[in-house]
Order: sequence, then C-alpha cells, then structure tokens
Amino acid sequence: MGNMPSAVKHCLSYQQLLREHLWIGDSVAGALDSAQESPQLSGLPEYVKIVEVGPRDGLQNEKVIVPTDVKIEFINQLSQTGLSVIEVTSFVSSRWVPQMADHTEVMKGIHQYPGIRYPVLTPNLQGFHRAVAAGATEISVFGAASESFSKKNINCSIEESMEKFEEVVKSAKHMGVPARGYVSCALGCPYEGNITPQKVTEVSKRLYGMGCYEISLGDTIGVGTPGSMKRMLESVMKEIPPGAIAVHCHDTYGQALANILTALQMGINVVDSAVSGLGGCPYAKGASGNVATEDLIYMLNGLGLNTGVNLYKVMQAGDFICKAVNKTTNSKVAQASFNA
Ligand SMILES: CC(C)(COP(=O)([O-])OP(=O)([O-])OC[C@H]1O[C@@H](n2cnc3c(N)ncnc32)[C@H](O)[C@@H]1OP(=O)([O-])[O-])[C@@H](O)C(=O)NCCC(=O)NCCSC(=O)C[C@@](C)(O)CC(=O)[O-]
Repeated sequence: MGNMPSAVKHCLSYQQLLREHLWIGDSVAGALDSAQESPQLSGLPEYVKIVEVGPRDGLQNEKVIVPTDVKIEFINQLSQTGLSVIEVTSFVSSRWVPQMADHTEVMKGIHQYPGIRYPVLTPNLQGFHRAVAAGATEISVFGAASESFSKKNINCSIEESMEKFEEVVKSAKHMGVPARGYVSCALGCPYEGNITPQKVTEVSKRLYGMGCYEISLGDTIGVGTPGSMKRMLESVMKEIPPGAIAVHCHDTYGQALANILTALQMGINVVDSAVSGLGGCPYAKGASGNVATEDLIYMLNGLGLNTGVNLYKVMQAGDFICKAVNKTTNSKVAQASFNA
C-alpha cells in the first residue's frame, strides 16, 4: 500500500453513489465497480499518482473566458476527489494566454487543503514572484524539445529558456518551493514533426540537473504511439530515474491510454491527466485534449492499481465544468455512464 492516500480506503460503493447522484443504471455502475475491484497485475507499480491538469491545461485553450468563481469552484470540487496534485493556473502573460489572466485571483480564491499540492506554471522570474505572492507553494517551468515550439510558446530558444528556468528553479530552491519541469513535444512537434529521443533526453537532463524534482514528458500534440513512447523513455531513463519521470499525454490520435500503459510497464508511476479530457495548448494547433482523468482512473482501477482517487467524484467535477463551459465531455467513461 506504500504511499497510498487514505481517501481510497474510505470510498463509498460506486454503485450506490452513481445511482443516487448521477442517475446511472445498474449495468454501468456494475462495470465501474468491477473495474474498481480488480486484482493487481504484476509488473506494474502499486500506486499511481495522478497530476490533475484540468484547471490549467484543460482551460487554457478555451476561447470563452471562464468566470473566476467557476474555476475556483471547479478546483475546490477536485480537492474533494482524493487527488493529491491539482495544477491550478499559469502565471504567464495575459496577452499570450488570456484565459489565465485571473491567475492571482484563482490562486488566492481556492481552498488549499492539507495534503494536496497546487502547482502553477511559471515561465520566468516575473511569473514566479507573482505566483509566490499569490500563495503558490509549488511551481513548474515548461520547456520543449523543439526549437520552433519553444519560440512559438514562450518566445525564446531552448537555450534561452534554460537560462530563465535556472533562475526560477534557483529562486524556488532558495524559498523551499518544489519545482517541476515539463518537456513539451517529447513525441512530436506541430512545427518540426519528428523529435529525436536524444533531444528529449538532453532537455530533460538539463531540467533535472538544475533541480526539478520531476520531469513531465509531454506528448503535446498526441501523435505518440506505444512504440515511440517506449523508445523515448528508454533514452530518457538512461539519465533520469523512473521515479522522477511523469508522462503527459494528449489524446489526438486516440493513443493516450496505450502510451500511458507502456510507461507504467516501464516503471513510471506519475501520470498527468485532465478531467473530461479537456485541454490543449494555444501554441500547438490541432492538438486535442489531455487523456481524460475518468478514463485513466477506470483503466488503473481495472489493472488493480491504487490512485486514491474516487472516480465518481471526478465524474461529478467533470460534469460541473463541462456544463459551465458548455461542452460535451471527451471522457469515454463519462459518456458511457451518462448515456447508458
Ligand atoms: C513567457 C512569456 C511571458 C514571454 O513573452 P515575451 O513577450 O517574450 O516577454 P517579455 O519578457 O519580453 O515581456 C513582455 C511583456 O510581458 C510581460 N511578462 C513577462 N513575463 C510575464 C509573466 N510571467 N506574467 C505576466 N506578464 C509577463 C512583461 O512585463 C512585458 O509587459 P509590458 O512591459 O509589455 O506591459 C510569454 O511567451 C508567455 O506568457 N507564454 C506562455 C505561453 C503558455 O502559457 N503556453 C501554454 C502552456 S505550455 C503547454 O501547454 C504545454 C504543457 C506544459 O501543457 C505540456 C504539454 O502538453 O506538452
């Protein structure tokens, strides 16, 4: 059971919750329940940490500005699900990403529960200082393995970005603020196409070397397959231990769950996902949402792996945000459950 959060031990029966609150029929509730109760398969990590990126990655690409109080309510609902990490917002330029302009209000407005971490994106020192002033206690810097994407996304070369991140991570360390590092375009770039595993490894090593405690490898445009995921991870894992690697899979080509399973089989046990499969990067045209947290939990439950997260409560939060942004969920599990 290791570092499994206690919340998982107190989950109510899915059938009971689903029937009472989501009006789901017995057959669907039974399917969700049996996935929950599956025995663990060998060769996989016992516990998987889910990093929920819905409030940040999930919303950053929404064209209509989501009201701040809706974002706060969404995050507060996610805090009730058993998730231990919820990425809240980005301290970036509002000219570049208007949806994140209310970062300070969101950060100050949420209820921060003990035992849950609420990281935020900070591209430079300006963002870092604003984030800390607003109450952030964990940050992420976000680089890329593609020169073109780096320029489009953060207006500088990879080398320049590393210099900015060094400053941010150094200040973060000095203040006792843990820093995570993203590497976008780990399995392909919207501008350059193929990206070599060597380039991903090189950038990951730089971020890990400067003090990022975890490197999240982003399939930004969701073009990866289990084959390219395996080749990329084999290369990165020569330099970084699996315990310090996370995967961040967009689902554009429907490969996200297969790619995640590949990573789990290689010893990775941190996975980023977004409720309802929301998400996309404003600077990665054509990229669809992240893997849906609901679908990820359903698969992990079926593999008998612990997450500490209550699928029913995540579905409720997903229902809330989809209604608020007037969207249909991208989660297959939520679709199957609601349409049954
Ligand atoms: C990085 C910058 C700011 C550079 O943008 P820049 O224009 O090069 O910045 P600058 O340093 O030249 O400053 C220009 C203006 O921006 C301001 N500025 C400077 N820094 C900040 C800041 N932190 N917060 C607020 N304002 C800022 C600064 O004060 C100045 O204001 P002015 O004097 O003109 O009024 C810009 O390119 C930017 O904000 N980019 C963010 C893009 C973004 O958020 N993309 C989405 C997230 S990445 C992603 O989705 C991928 C990921 C992580 O999910 C993983 C995956 O899927 O692969």
